[in-house]
Amino acid sequence: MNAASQGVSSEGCRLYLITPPRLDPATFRDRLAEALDAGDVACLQLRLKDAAQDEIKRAVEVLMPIAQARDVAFILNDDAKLAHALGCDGAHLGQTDGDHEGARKLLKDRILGITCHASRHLAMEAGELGADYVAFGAFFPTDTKETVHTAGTDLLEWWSEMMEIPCVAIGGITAANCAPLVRAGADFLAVVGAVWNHPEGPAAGVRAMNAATVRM
Ligand SMILES: Cc1ncc(COP(=O)(O)OP(=O)(O)O)c(N)n1
Ligand SMILES: Cc1ncsc1CCOP(=O)(O)O
Ligand SMILES: [Mg+2]
Repeated sequence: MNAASQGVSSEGCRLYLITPPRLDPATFRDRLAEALDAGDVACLQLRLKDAAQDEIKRAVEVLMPIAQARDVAFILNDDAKLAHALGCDGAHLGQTDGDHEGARKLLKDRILGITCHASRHLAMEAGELGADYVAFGAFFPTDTKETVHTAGTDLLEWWSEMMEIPCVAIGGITAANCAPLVRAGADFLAVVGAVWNHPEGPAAGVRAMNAATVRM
């Protein structure tokens, strides 16, 4: 699997969709298909916080085929070994989500993304160990996750001017506030609420994000 062919390339600014933190795969599958059919989505990250491994496995079984059938890379949050074992397209790891170097070796040519908060140093470390993308945030207030680090557009500008490795912006991003991030060079905008909590439903959320991420 080639990361670029699976949506991790630095052409334009694309949507990186993250699941809600809790879901029932049997009912969520239709909402997911509706969202993915509404427009361009580069990646889907399964992010089930506090779920047992059996629940995560079941969600991967049900949801991964829906993403992969649409050429949307399926990325598992937090657990590189499980991502590898279940045949996911990649894993996203935070700074405390295990051994990044071991994950890079294990995942070989699959996607490895690493959270770098608002740190140039962490991002350079992630780049050196071979991450396929670095993630910066939070850019805006969010109810989805407690905010410990706050990032600004200067970081995106610096990274995108200096480095080839794609960068992902995350945290409170919506169609209404994302223009400065797109202008600053974000390769991907990662969102939860902007799609799943969109007042007109997830398909409208994807369409709104797609319309807002066209680089001017
Ligand atoms: C694309 C993307 N960026 C950042 C995160 C956050 O990862 P982490 O810091 O490990 O926090 P949790 O998501 O695990 O709560 C992410 N998941 N995806
Ligand atoms: C997982 C994560 N990491 C930093 S902010 C965040 C939550 C993103 O969700 P939303 O798009 O709803 O703010
Ligand atoms: Mg994590």
